Amino acid sequence: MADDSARGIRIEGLSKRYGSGDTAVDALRKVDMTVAPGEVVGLIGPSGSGKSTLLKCLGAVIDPSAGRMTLGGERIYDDGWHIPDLRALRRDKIGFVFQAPYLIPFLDVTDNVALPRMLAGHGNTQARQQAVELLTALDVAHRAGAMPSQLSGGEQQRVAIARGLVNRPPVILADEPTAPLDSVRAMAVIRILNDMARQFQTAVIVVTHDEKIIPTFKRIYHIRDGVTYEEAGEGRSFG
Ligand SMILES: Nc1ncnc2c1ncn2[C@@H]1O[C@H](COP(=O)(O)OP(=O)(O)OP(=O)(O)O)[C@@H](O)[C@H]1O
Repeated sequence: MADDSARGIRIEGLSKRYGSGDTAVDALRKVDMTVAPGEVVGLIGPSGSGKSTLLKCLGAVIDPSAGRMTLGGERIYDDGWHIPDLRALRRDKIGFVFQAPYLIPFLDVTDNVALPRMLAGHGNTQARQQAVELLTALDVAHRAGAMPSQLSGGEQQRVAIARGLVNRPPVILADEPTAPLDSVRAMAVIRILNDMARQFQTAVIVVTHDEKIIPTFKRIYHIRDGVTYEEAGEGRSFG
């Protein structure tokens, strides 16, 4: 395996134009980006710079206009989608972690985490068992039988991370995952993402404005007007 980035995330020359003619917006302009398996990178940029557009393209939520994307060793886009089932791609290859945990209020913690596994065709007992293993790794197994409304904000976010990991995706896309948290909880979430990335060899992109966590990234991509450039970060806390 000479080229590790082929198994993580590789984006080459990715462009996205919204609309056409005079009102067209070039939200991404030939973006290049790589994230190795086990690596957590930050994606930082001002409002309107293209962060959400990049995550949505990677997450197969919107169609790019041109370029290439490889996720977990599979070329998924090459001036057009290369795979027939985008829903299966989202379910099996990508874990999403959002600012709001979006837990299902009428399912307990275990079932919230197990649900994506069940939807991927695994039996309920096995899915629940895997959910509990992840909840244990994330130090929230003692809340396995609780309902989401009974959890603290930090616990809810850890459950959401467990849910994002339950199908063992090669890629996690995290959009402002620490925004609602105080600094102790924010650092805990970032530590967990780093630990999980290492343990499961997941490639993680964290979009953030959160000054508290920016120093934790070893590599940071800045984005401005749809153009990215890379900076070596400090990686202080987790280096
Ligand atoms: N559906 C759309 N139609 C047209 N233009 C869009 C659409 N979505 C986003 N844009 C434009 O694309 C550019 C990038 O937007 P994007 O939402 O990716 O930025 P962002 O960095 O995520 O911003 P924020 O931090 O405010 O969420 C902006 O100029 C935005 O106005």
